[in-house]
Amino acid sequence: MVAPPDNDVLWARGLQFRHADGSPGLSGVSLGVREGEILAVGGPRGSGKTTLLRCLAGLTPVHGGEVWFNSGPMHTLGPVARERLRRERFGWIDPEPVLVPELNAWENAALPLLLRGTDRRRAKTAALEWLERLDVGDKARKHPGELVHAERQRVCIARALVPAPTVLFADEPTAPLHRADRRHVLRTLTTAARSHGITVVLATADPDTAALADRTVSLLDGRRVRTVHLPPVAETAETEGRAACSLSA
Ligand SMILES: Nc1ncnc2c1ncn2[C@@H]1O[C@H](COP(=O)(O)OP(=O)(O)OP(=O)(O)O)[C@@H](O)[C@H]1O
Repeated sequence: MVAPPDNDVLWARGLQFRHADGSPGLSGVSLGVREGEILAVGGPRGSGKTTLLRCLAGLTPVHGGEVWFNSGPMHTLGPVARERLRRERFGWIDPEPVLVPELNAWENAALPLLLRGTDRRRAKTAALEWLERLDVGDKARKHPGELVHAERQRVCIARALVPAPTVLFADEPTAPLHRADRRHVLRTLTTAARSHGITVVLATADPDTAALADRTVSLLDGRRVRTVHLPPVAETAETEGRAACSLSA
């Protein structure tokens, strides 16, 4: 095993993953994520973005290859150590909002701090600050059932940011939001990440979302590819879909 470069907070080499039904998920993906970087993982539907994020976050054990976090191997950790690492250092945002229905919005957002034993008053203050920044401060006492879908997703994003994770994994985080809301929420997320030194790995098929990242790596059929942007051409049946194409790296 060769240790990764020092300035990579996450480093993966030759990742292999097969789904339970035998279908290929990742075939030899390698990448490094620098500390404080906002990295977009792009690619069409089904290209393996979610699978890659899950492997990097230690949610899914890889079947081959290596994943390193802060110069320590993650792929050799057992489930308990991986779970502890995830709880203490990583944040995760799903494309669909999942909240605890019995807790109100601020309690949901404060949950990671409360589970760590942070004093309730401090946890509440931190949660309220984030709910405010994400424009749902006035919904702090509402329960998930009283919120619309987009508000629930904002609460999930606040919950992921509240503990200031070292790495935040965001899988299509603005998918449930209207187009007009997406930019604001993404800007809040990326600005917060930059000001708190949080590294972000963001899966997205949306070029507007990827444009807010420092760098994009693209996947196709579970492999890393190089994205080449061709100059715009006149719209004809022949040239349709030529705005960008991907080449195997
Ligand atoms: N549990 C599973 N069992 C079998 N195949 C799966 C499973 N999950 C995903 N796949 C398949 O693996 C491939 C990669 O899926 P993945 O969700 O990682 O891609 P994605 O790029 O995130 O796609 P999307 O944008 O649709 O979320 C797809 O072909 C998908 O159908």
